[in-house]
Amino acid sequence: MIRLPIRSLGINGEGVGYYQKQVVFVDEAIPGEYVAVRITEVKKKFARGNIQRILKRSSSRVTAPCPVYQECGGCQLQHIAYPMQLRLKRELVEEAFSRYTGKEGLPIHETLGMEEPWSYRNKAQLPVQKQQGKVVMGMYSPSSHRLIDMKGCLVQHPVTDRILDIARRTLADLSIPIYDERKHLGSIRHLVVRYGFETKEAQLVLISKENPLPKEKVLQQELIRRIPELVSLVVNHNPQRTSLVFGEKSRVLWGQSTMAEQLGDRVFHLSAPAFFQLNPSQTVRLYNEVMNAAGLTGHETVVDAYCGTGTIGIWLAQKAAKVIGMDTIAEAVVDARENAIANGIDHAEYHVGAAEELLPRWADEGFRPDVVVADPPRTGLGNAFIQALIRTQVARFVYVSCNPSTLAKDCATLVQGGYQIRTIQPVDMFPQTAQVECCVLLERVTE
Ligand SMILES: C[S@@+](CC[C@H](N)C(=O)[O-])C[C@H]1O[C@@H](n2cnc3c(N)ncnc32)[C@H](O)[C@@H]1O
Repeated sequence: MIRLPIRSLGINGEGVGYYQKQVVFVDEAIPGEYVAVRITEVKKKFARGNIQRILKRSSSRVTAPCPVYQECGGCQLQHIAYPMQLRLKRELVEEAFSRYTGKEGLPIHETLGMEEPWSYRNKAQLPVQKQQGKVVMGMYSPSSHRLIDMKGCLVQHPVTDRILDIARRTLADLSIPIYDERKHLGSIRHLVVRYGFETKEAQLVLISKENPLPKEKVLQQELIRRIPELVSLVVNHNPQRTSLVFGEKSRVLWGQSTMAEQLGDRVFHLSAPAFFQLNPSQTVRLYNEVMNAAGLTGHETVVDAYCGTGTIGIWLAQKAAKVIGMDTIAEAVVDARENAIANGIDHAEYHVGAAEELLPRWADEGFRPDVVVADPPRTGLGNAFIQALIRTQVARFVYVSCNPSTLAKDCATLVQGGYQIRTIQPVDMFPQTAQVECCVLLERVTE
């Protein structure tokens, strides 16, 4: 057993301490605490351990309210009071920027948090298994494929929880074959529910190895009868041995292909495979940050790269001369076009394709946008995209990211390419977890 002070938060929510200059990740330890630790794993560059005793306790330590907090792994910070979570998230961002840019004292604002940091998620995507004759649905326990049977989740909206539970019981009542990962047999693999907080509309996606589903008609009728909020019932066919949730093809079983959600006074129609932010009230705050950072006057051409269903571009469109979006998911691009029309916007266009291919190609053809906004997946921007920004000398670049490490790394490349980081605004889209979203404004330095 060793004793050590906890200096900071790790990217997975663990406490980080040092023992004889070696990094030690300690589960559920809080920065500022002094702990006795049992080492469970030693690697070349780091070690892991569990708290045996807390020798100096953080005043921000609280009892995690979720009964499966330790087993589930979905949340990592429920044992830390919310104001401290927000401070630690800002520190995570600061740490990433100082590591990659070598700069201290960057303009990183306080994390924008929620007043009520629970029940905020509008989408649940849960694997289903059969365990001892029971249909079980939940999260995988950390680093395993064992499901923790969940009866509800404190960060999910209660309607989402209820719909999932009804769907699970319906599968059990009708003895629909559940997918067995080891044997690659059975049908239903995942249940995905998305719920509109404002519209009260729900979409249920049954991810299935088999297509059509066993007892498809009766299953459809029962789900419609039991779930009043349902407007869209979709089957996604995923016949592969894969850890990817969605397969390539979706089919509407009943109702519409999309469900709607409203953010502020804009309405968005969402197809099953399309990305949409998980926390609607914080999304409005994030998009308002993007609007401020973009600094539009009504005359600019704006690129909304990695546009999903077109949300950010549509948010900005009222102050832009033109919006051009792109995304790799064809269904999302169709949604984006329809969403622009539904919101009375006729100066937006959307393209299917990879941002790191389209922007460089357009740049070579002479395209010069005034403002580029990018909201890529966790992996960050492709190098070709960054080089196209630098080459075209885009005056303002607004970078939205849910991964401080790739964000800071990409920003460091942009700084070397002639950009200056003006503001970094962390936004808490995922309370109780170690994730943090940021909106960063970079401006081209002109001599
Ligand atoms: C974090 S989401 C952001 C979506 C949207 N901006 C929003 O706020 O809802 C990232 C999006 O990037 C898309 N995507 C992934 N790789 C891409 C690529 N190489 N080029 C363009 N879009 C991509 C995904 O389909 C997804 O819609």
